[in-house]
Amino acid sequence: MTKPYVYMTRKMPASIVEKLEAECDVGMWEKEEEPVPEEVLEKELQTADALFCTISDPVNKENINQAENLKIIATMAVGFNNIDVEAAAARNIQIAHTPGVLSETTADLTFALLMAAARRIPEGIEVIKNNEWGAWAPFFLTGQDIHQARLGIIGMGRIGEAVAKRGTGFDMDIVYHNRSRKPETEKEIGARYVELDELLETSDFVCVMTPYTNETHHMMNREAFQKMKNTAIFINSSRGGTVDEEALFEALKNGDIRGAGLDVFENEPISADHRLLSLPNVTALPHIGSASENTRWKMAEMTANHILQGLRGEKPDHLVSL
Ligand SMILES: NC(=O)C1=CN([C@@H]2O[C@H](COP(=O)(O)OP(=O)(O)OC[C@H]3O[C@@H](n4cnc5c(N)ncnc54)[C@H](OP(=O)(O)O)[C@@H]3O)[C@@H](O)[C@H]2O)C=CC1
Ligand SMILES: O=CC(=O)O
Repeated sequence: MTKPYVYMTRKMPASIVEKLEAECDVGMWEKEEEPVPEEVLEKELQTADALFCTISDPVNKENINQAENLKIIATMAVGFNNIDVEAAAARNIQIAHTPGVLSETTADLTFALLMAAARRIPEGIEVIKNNEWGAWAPFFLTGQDIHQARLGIIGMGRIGEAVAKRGTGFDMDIVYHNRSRKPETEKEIGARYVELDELLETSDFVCVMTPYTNETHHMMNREAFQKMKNTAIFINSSRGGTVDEEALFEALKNGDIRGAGLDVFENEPISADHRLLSLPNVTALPHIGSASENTRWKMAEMTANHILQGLRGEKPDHLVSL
C-alpha cells in the first residue's frame, strides 16, 4: 500500500521527520534558515497529502486549488494569516495550528521587550560597546518606570493574558480591549475592560496581541498613535501588519510617543536600513516570540501529530475554525 506524502517546508530535526516517516513518505526543504521558494512549494503541493509549514510560507488560493490530494495543512505557529483559510475550507482541507503551547514563552519575550524598551537597555549596551560610558550623570539613560504603570493590552487572548499576569507581578494597572469582554479574566487578573480610545489615551504601555486579520490591519495608525500619551511605549509582538509602520515612524520621530518594542514587522525579514531602525527609541527583535528550545520542540511535535491525526482520518487536536 502506498503511504501518504507529507511535504515539510523547512529542515526539521531527525526525530520529527522519523515520527512522520513511520506512516508517511516525507519530502523536505533541506534548509533550516531559508524558506522554501514559492515555485517549489507550488510544485510539491500538487502531489502532497499533507503540508507541514511555518509562518513564512504563503499558502495561497492558487496553490491550494492545485493541491488535488491535500487533506491537511499543519502550521508550526498559532498565527495562520499566511494561509488562505477560506480557500482551504472550500476544498475541505483541514488547517491545524499550535495554540497555547507557546503562550507563556511568547509572553516572556513580550515582557522582556517591554522592559528593554522602557529601561533603554539596547541603548545602554551600545554605550558600553562604543566606549561612551563617561562620568555618572543624573539624567543619563533615564527611562520609564514599569512598576505601577498602566499596561493596556489590545487582544486579551491566550498570550495577552499571560503578558497581563506578568504585569501584575510589577503592580501594573491592567486595562484591555477585545471585541468581547472576558469577565473571568477580569476577575482572575484584576484587569479592566475599556474602549479602545480610553486604552490608547491612558496607558503607559500599549501592547498589541491580536491576530492579524482584515479587521486588525493597520489598527495602529496615525490617529491611534496620536491618541497615545507622549510618554507611552508601544509594544508589538502580534504581527507587523497590525501597525502602519510609516505612522509609527512619524509618531516616534515627532515625540508623539516615547518608544517602541517590536518583535514583528510588516515585511519580514527587515534589513538593517529599515527606517524604524534609524531611531534610537526603537527596540527591535527578529520575530522570536516563541523561540525557546523547549517550546519550539513542542510546536514541532504538535505539528507532526496534527499531520498524522489528519491523515489517519482522526480529528487533529487543534483545528483552526472559521
Ligand atoms: N511574536 C511571535 O513570535 C508570536 C506572535 N503571535 C501572534 O499573537 C497572536 C495572538 O495569539 P493568541 O493569544 O494565541 O491568540 P488568541 O486568539 O488567544 O487571542 C487573540 C485575542 O485578540 C482579540 N481580538 C481579535 N480581533 C480583535 C480586534 N479586531 N480588536 C480587538 N481584539 C481582537 C480576541 O478577542 P475577541 O475575539 O473578543 O476580539 C482574542 O482575545 C497570534 O495570532 C499571532 O499572530 C503568536 C505567537 C508568537
Ligand atoms: O508568530 C508565531 C506564531 O506562532 O504565530
